[in-house]
Amino acid sequence: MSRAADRLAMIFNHLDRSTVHVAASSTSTQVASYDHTPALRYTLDNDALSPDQRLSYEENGFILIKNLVSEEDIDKFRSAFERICKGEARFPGLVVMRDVAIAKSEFVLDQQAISKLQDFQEDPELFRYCCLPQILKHVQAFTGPNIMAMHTMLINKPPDAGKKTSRHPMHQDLHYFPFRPVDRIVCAWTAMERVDRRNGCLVVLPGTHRGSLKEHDYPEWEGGVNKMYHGIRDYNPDHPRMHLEMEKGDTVLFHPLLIHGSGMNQTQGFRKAISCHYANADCYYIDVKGTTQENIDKEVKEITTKKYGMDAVTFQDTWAFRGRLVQGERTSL
Ligand SMILES: CCCCCCCCCC(=O)SCCNC(=O)CCNC(=O)[C@H](O)C(C)(C)COP(=O)(O)OP(=O)(O)OC[C@H]1O[C@@H](n2cnc3c(N)ncnc32)[C@H](O)[C@@H]1OP(=O)(O)O
Ligand SMILES: Nc1ncnc2c1ncn2[C@@H]1O[C@H](COP(=O)(O)OP(=O)(O)OP(=O)(O)O)[C@@H](O)[C@H]1O
Ligand SMILES: O=C(O)CCC(=O)C(=O)O
Ligand SMILES: [Fe+2]
Ligand SMILES: [Mg+2]
Repeated sequence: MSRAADRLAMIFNHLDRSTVHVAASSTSTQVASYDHTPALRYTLDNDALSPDQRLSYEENGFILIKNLVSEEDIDKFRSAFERICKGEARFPGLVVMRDVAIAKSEFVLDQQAISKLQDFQEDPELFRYCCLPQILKHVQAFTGPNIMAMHTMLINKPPDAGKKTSRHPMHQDLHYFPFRPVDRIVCAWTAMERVDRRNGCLVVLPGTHRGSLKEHDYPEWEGGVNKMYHGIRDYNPDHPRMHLEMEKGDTVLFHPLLIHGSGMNQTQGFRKAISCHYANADCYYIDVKGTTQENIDKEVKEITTKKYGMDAVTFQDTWAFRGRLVQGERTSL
């Protein structure tokens, strides 16, 4: 048995104290060692992950799974994205975003300037990503069996236009989510091609999922910041960082409190990734009044009012609109 499996067995024993005491009462050292073992909090006991994967997520707040999505599927998602870029396909709710350096420039935009699609839940081809059985199998370890796809993105990080606006500031995705409990939410992010430091891979601060939700705001970047790209006001710059270099099809699953961002794209290619945030359908909406999320609540409401003329729509409503059931039963969200 691996070291991880041993520790996991110990944790289960620890959780079931009545059994542990009968078995371990003869040796006080054993009992003492159980008391130093943390309980599993971030993953569910449903065999969706290996013991090593569970422990790794508990400790670091993410796991990387090699080669989870096939080349064939990724090529199909890329074609679906190209159809949208060329204006050959449009879907209700889809937000097509351009990098701020391009959107604010005087030059005529071409289709390639698209930096991000958000909310592709009505595109049957792109949404197939959210329903891939091998992804849902892993997602269940965090959400349980009733699964909602809450937020979908295809990120097409453009070559940096020279102003460093292609960076994504360090943040926690939970800042955008008015639902809880936090540990029943997870993001799946799949590289659509090789991603590394040159084209702006994900950068994570391992273990930060064990902290709290921090205050977020626009970073003070000289070259400008993309709409809604809030960053953490103060984070410890000395915290160890990890650059997640990934191959096409590799997928990272990460906790919504994990501090992460992505660097500048210093290549001439558009760096592509596709992602979905999942939540347990039994999660509930919270009121963010008086919390650090008040600023994003206000900004989202301003956009829905301006873009769709719907000023009665709440931040929570916008999430209920885009959420889609992908497994089990739609209960609360
Ligand atoms: C609910 C939030 C999402 C949840 C995210 C979960 C965690 C993920 C973390 C993130 O990814 S945070 C980023 C989330 N991004 C968004 O939710 C998308 C926000 N973007 C939009 O809603 C639209 O792209 C935007 C309103 C900014 C532009 O809409 P249009 O496509 O109608 O653009 P248009 O060309 O008409 O330009 C309207 C104005 O927006 C400006 N603009 C366009 N792209 C921009 C940009 N990228 N950054 C800043 N401003 C931008 C543009 O210059 C112009 O400014 P002016 O009014 O001053 O002329
Ligand atoms: N000056 C800065 N202020 C705030 N955040 C920053 C700054 N520079 C980089 N970041 C953020 O740090 C993360 C990592 O960026 P990036 O990979 O470019 O770091 P780097 O230290 O420049 O490494 P590299 O040498 O690989 O470019 C990204 O989320 C990026 O937005
Ligand atoms: O650069 C990326 O692909 C990650 C962006 C990100 O973290 C996000 O949109 O929440
Ligand atoms: Fe993020
Ligand atoms: Mg850099």
